[in-house]
Amino acid sequence: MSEPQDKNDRDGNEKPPYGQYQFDLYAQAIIAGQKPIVTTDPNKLEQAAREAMTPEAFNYVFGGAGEQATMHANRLAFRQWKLIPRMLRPTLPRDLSVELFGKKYDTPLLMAPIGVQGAYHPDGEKGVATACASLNVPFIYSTAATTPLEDVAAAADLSLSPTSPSPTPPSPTSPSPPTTTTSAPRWFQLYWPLSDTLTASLLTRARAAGCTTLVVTLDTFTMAWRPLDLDAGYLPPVRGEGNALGFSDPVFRRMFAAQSDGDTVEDNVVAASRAWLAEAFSGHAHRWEDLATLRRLWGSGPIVLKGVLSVGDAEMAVRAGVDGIVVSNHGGRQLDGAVPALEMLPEIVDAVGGRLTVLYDSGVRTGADVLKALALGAKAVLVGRPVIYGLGVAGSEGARHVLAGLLADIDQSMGLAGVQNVTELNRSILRKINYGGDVKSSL
Ligand SMILES: Cc1cc2nc3c(=O)[nH]c(=O)nc-3n(C[C@H](O)[C@H](O)[C@H](O)COP(=O)(O)O)c2cc1C
Ligand SMILES: O=C(O)C(=O)c1ccccc1
Repeated sequence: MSEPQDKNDRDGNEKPPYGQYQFDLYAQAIIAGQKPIVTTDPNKLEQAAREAMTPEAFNYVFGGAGEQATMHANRLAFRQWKLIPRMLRPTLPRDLSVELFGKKYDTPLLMAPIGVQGAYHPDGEKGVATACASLNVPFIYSTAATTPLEDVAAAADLSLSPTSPSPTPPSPTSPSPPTTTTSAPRWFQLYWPLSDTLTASLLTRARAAGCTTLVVTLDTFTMAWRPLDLDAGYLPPVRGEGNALGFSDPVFRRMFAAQSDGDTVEDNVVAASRAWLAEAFSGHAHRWEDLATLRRLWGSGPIVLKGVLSVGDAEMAVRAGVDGIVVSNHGGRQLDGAVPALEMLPEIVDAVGGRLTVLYDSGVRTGADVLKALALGAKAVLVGRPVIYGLGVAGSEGARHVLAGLLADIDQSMGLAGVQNVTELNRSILRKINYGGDVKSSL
């Protein structure tokens, strides 16, 4: 017999019943005979997406760099850590909330910035952002999106609006119905252009669209050697896919017109794509001292550096005065042979965790994975591919199902581990065991 779940958290706020989702799925099966819209098995999700998506799109999402050694190592690194559950302790009401940069979030989960979402399903970024909004999970908008930022933000906010949009345009004499005041949580991920003027324009738009935190991705100033995409001849931004932010940007449009005899972006998408790639993926890394420019352009809001894998760079991040880092190897899509991100997490947390906020991504697939990363000191965790697989299989609803399932799994796993609040997760619940072998044999 379980104790009744308190509807409110410690601060008296109504708490979303994340763990309820699994019982909803059982109830749906009994009452309506309905199976989940997308598999709940993380190991079957990939196959379901493979069957639903075009081969090019699936391989683009699924693939890693090189021989995918780092991508697989990310999973092995999670398998090496095991949880030590505690019994007969209070675990309800569960509180998944975390505080990041002075702001409270309902859960420790964020949607990783993923480019080109319109290539995986027509619901694209609007579909994923709406799914995130319904669960109060921050959506991190990628610089490589297929939909302009302002449209994604409006769709997410509208989905939260208590009043549905009026089917007829408001008459000029009657006041228009109140527009929504609710804003879905969102962050902005920057692929950092060479031009400061262009960067300033993107950041101004991000702030105006309600993005509270700037995530600067450091590990992808050029694309890695990715055999699956090379063999298929498929790199979306080269074909004009995933350039919507740049193509809708007034500064980029002026720059392009000036260098192409007045052509607009629409007149010559191939040349415009080349010009955009030359700005955002030029092959030239910026330098640590350039972060002062970003600070000036972004203002006082939080700045997070994504793609940090060493204690040395984490120390540099502290010195540069940024607010956070994401320990990440880009899901094994950039430097193949790079260390699994989880392997580096504890020592990075030990070195800088008291001075900036350490977040984590790469290889997170289950609730247990999230617990492990949090116990190793991450304050929150980004998830990437699984949500995109959900999107590919069943659009926005599929993405929502994957996120809701992961949140339920986090919630239930915390309870089973004997933990009530995220703040209780620490290394005392972990044991590192090296079984050797590959991902499949160490299942
Ligand atoms: C298809 C795809 C596109 C991505 N696009 C971006 C991007 O535009 N910006 C970015 O910072 N990271 C991007 N990433 C990396 C993710 O933000 C994240 O680091 C990674 O997916 C985490 O690993 P996981 O997929 O194993 O969860 C992309 C990843 C994938 C799979
Ligand atoms: O594929 C990626 O990992 C990525 O970050 C990206 C970069 C540019 C366009 C689309 C995705």
